[in-house]
Amino acid sequence: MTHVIDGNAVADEIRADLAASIDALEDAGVTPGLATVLMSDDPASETYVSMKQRDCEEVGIDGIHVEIDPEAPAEKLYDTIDELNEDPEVHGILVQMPVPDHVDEREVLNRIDPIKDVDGFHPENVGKLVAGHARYKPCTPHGVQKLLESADVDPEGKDVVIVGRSNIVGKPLANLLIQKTDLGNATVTVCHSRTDDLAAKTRAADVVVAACGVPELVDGEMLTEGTTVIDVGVNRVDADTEKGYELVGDVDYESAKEKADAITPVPGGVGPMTRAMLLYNTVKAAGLQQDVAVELP
Ligand SMILES: Nc1nc(=O)c2c([nH]1)NC[C@@H]1CN(c3ccc(C(=O)N[C@@H](CCC(=O)O)C(=O)O)cc3)C=[N+]21
Repeated sequence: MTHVIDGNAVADEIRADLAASIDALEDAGVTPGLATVLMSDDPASETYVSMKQRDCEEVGIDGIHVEIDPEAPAEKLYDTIDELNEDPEVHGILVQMPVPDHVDEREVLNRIDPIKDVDGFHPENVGKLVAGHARYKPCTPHGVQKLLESADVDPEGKDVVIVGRSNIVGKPLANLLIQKTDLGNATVTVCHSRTDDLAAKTRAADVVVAACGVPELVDGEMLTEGTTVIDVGVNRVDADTEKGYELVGDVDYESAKEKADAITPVPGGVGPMTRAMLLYNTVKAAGLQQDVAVELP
């Protein structure tokens, strides 16, 4: 039987552990604070940000939400970041991506104080991660590691094929998985839209991570019996449902499940873990900034 990896359950466990870390911070007089900034009217972005705010409330993190008119000048967002950088009650800042075209995404990432960069996207934090001493592991790659751990799949010595080379998932995940640490020591191949014979690569893998943003690209035909399949995709595709869309991953779930030993569903797989690891980084950020030692799950 294929093991369906329950991301909601693993995220719940992490949140419960984080609640204990937050209690310890409270005893030291510190309430972790997370600011989310949304400069978009995309319904998916709005949903994700409101979920992040709800998560904060659930575990005892102070959530601050700032909305900026997507038509406003870029300076408005840059000034907001400067203010949040200066605010001692804010330990983490997340600017929801994507930002409008007239905003320079790199300027946004560079502008966030690296100690408050709970996404782990600032070049200083990227550098630390690549050098093997991550301060904030990016939330989705970290969540993937925790899901593998929960399914008893130790990456050590395994052939992992990542489909996707983004700065937020593919590249940092490849870096984490090759490190000489727990949940590392894998042999990683990073595939992308120019990869020759993708199916030959995925068929040779022990673990396939799909993170390319193409609905249902990876199917059962591309997998060998016994593979672990992690689906990072969250694509809204038009469908005849109440909401007018359905969520599908980058994996064709039904056919992949026939081959996989373990597989993550969409929804309920990687998505909830991304949010849980954001809370994790926020708790870590509060501890670092307030000089309180916190135990993390
Ligand atoms: N600065 C920044 N940081 C991010 O981490 C970031 C971002 N920008 N921009 C967009 C992506 C996407 N992302 C998701 C997080 C959770 C779910 C999630 O919880 N999904 C649920 C279902 C959600 C639903 O029902 O629509 C699930 O898969 O079960 C999805 C997607 C974070 N992102």
